[in-house]
Amino acid sequence: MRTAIVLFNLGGPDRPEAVEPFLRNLFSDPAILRVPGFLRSFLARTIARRRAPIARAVYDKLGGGSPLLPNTQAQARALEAALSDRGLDLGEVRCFVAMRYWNPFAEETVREVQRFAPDRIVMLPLYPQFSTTTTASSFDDWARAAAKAGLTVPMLTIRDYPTEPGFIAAVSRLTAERLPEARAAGSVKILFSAHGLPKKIVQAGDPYAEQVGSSVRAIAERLGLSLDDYEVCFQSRVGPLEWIGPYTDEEIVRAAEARQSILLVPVAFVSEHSETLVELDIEYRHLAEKHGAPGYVRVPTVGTAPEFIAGLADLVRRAIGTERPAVLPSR
Ligand SMILES: C=CC1=C(C)c2cc3[nH]c(cc4nc(cc5[nH]c(cc1n2)c(C)c5CCC(=O)O)C(CCC(=O)O)=C4C)c(C)c3C=C
Ligand SMILES: [Fe+2]
Ligand SMILES: [Fe+2]
Repeated sequence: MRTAIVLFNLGGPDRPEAVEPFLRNLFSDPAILRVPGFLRSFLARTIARRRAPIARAVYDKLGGGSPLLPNTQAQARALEAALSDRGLDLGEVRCFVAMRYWNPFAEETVREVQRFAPDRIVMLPLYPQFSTTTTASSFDDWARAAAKAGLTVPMLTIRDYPTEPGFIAAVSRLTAERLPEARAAGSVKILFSAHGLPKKIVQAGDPYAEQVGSSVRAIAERLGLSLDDYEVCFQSRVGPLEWIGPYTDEEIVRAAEARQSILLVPVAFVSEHSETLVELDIEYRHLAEKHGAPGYVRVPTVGTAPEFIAGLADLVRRAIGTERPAVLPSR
């Protein structure tokens, strides 16, 4: 039995010249830019051209490109190791990566998966919280590429896992580890920050914001936090639409002006990239300092944290129905 696990993520430009075409791909996605097709391709070009210099300046701070792919590949290798470690008879397991807006695109990964010739495929989004703009868009993209290439192997999907115990344990531990450093600077406000979404996408029924709330409640419960210890907020808004709030930058200013030390916890990103390494670590730190925050500590994303990877392995085993009961039956 051979199992292919496909890890889905957004993708990021790998060099400065890739920034504009990457943005064009992103804004050409009907899940992102919800306007009729003929308008979308025109708008995508225009918005991408306009945003490219801003985005290039961001990626310049990371050496010209996004570290998202190498970080996702590290998660793929860690998950392969975790699944082969368990002594379970899963047969041969291999993890692949498919990105939505930059290399490796679904089309290329479908060909790689075909060469592996699996008996089944497990689709695993690296988005704990489901959104039509991320998970659904990636699944649709994969289905299109698979149909085009004639890949007909059974596909099992993991749709979301906002309160998966390994994910929650990993974020909670990383948060607890950084808490003393934030506390040393004063009384602490914990800001759980997720990538935002335009309000109208949430109003159309996207469950992402609600699932972000579930993740945060599970982490807060595990850490024994009370309601005034923390806030859920949303970062990275782009474009002229109204996005869901509260906005992370406004919450940072509020806490800073109240002279609270800020502990910033990413809850929707599971690896490091421009939104954490530049937006959170450079731009928002600067904002916090400018408004007088006595401390600003950013919790790392879960990456290859063992609890998180073990949680992903559990999700995979459950999807293929080979999980062992936690307690063996007594007879
Ligand atoms: C939970 C994750 C994400 C959601 C939801 C999401 C929605 C969303 N994003 C944009 C526009 C942009 N996103 C950009 C970068 C980016 N977005 C995510 C994740 C989610 N996006 C990640 C992980 C990254 C980083 C990629 C990397 O650096 O490797 C960008 C490009 C950077 C920039 O110009 O700021 C844009 C643009 C929209 C419009 C949207 C929902 C409609
Ligand atoms: Fe985004
Ligand atoms: Fe951003």
